[in-house]
Amino acid sequence: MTDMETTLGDAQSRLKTIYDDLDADEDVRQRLAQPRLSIRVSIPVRMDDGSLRVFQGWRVQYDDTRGPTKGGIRFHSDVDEDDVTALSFWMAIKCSVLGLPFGGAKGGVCVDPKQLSRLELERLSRGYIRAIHDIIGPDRDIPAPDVNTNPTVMGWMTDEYDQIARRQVPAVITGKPLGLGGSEGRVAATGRGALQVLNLWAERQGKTPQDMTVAVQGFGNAAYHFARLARQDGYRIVALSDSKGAILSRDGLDPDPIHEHKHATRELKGMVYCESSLCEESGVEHMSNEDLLALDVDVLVLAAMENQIDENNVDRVRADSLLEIANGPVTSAADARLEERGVTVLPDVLANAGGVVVSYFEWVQNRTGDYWSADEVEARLVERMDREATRCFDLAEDKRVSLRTAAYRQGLGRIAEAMAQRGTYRYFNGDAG
Ligand SMILES: NC(=O)C1=CN([C@@H]2O[C@H](COP(=O)(O)OP(=O)(O)OC[C@H]3O[C@@H](n4cnc5c(N)ncnc54)[C@H](O)[C@@H]3O)[C@@H](O)[C@H]2O)C=CC1
Ligand SMILES: O=C(O)CCC(=O)C(=O)O
Repeated sequence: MTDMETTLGDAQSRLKTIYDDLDADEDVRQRLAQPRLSIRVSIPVRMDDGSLRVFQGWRVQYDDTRGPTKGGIRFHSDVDEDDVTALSFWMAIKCSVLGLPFGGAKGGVCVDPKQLSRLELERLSRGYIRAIHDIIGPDRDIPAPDVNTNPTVMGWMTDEYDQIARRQVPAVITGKPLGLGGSEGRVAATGRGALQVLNLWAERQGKTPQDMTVAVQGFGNAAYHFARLARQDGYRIVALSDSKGAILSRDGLDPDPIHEHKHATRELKGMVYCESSLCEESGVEHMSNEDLLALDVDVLVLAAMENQIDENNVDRVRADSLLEIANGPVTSAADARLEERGVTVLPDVLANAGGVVVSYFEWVQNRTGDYWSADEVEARLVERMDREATRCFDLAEDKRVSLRTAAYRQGLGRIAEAMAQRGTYRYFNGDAG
């Protein structure tokens, strides 16, 4: 496999011109070419029928120059070390773009959680923390939710860590249930942050939400809250999808009843065929996931998985702009093609950062013992997203570069500055690990 065929290689291929523009030191380029720490663990789980299954998992800490590493944990049957490494690299850039005092990390377990019972899932979640507990901690590496993990899973993981530590350590994991020290606003934060970036961008273009149509790929945590809040702000959500299919209504979809339906049946597809008045009244149609990506809309929101738009389907994209809620949904080759065609991409490392921003707020609240109201969290999130998105948008305009290049310059620039501030001899005797 060549470098460009790995997700990390593809992610890294965007960096060379940005390093050149930043006049980045060779030390920085070398240090950021690979993760500082990467571990693979095996997690034995006693299944309900008495058999034993051993799952593979990873935790990768990409870079910790700006602070303890931070990033979610993904449970997915396609996850591998390359994915987790690329995701940890994007976390390092993202935390820096948002000015958070964190480096980047990510975790993953190769499993289809839908095939496990609730107790099996709890045993797996606890087993993963037992396997990685000595490399995580509030000042070291702080996990959080990602695809197929949620506050319930974070609650089990926090409890397992506390039991090993023999004390309560709420700041070790964010995205916890409120009762265990979770923050108000974390569940909706990724969607809310993405909407804030879209609103700011639309305002700068002189556009109003009421005139804009939106198609959303994905209907998980991030996508649902984005779609719900965007509809409240006046955007018309014309299409939504999950891994099994997509639905379309030119008159606009209401994400709330659709979310309830998905919760009850585990898929969107049934919405098309169901007998309920909602389907008849709203004229919901079925379409393929590929066709959703080719809809002629103002904004195509990518909120599912990485590598969704590549060289094979990029020329089918007809949206005026793309909002990346997923991490890495557009490959570097497709990105270059979109730029050539003048399609604006609101990049992942800025657009999906609302989640980690509120995770940072949760960590601060856990460490100070001072808990904030939902309104206070929301106001701080909006203020942070506006401030850092405005910097990126201004930089893109000044330097006449894409928003992705501007965001990377902002993120990498801050990491490079912190590396220089740590001194030349940090690596003289090797990294202390
Ligand atoms: N949850 C969070 O706080 C954050 C999540 N993200 C990213 O957002 C994306 C979604 O994450 P979550 O909403 O948390 O996950 P989730 O597990 O709640 O939902 C994932 C959704 O994607 C759908 N999906 C998977 N493959 C698909 C396909 N090919 N076409 C259409 N839909 C597909 C699934 O059916 C599900 O609805 C991921 O890339 C994640 O890394 C980014 C920042 C923070
Ligand atoms: O909330 C966090 O710490 C990390 C969320 C995450 O995994 C992401 O932004 O991709």
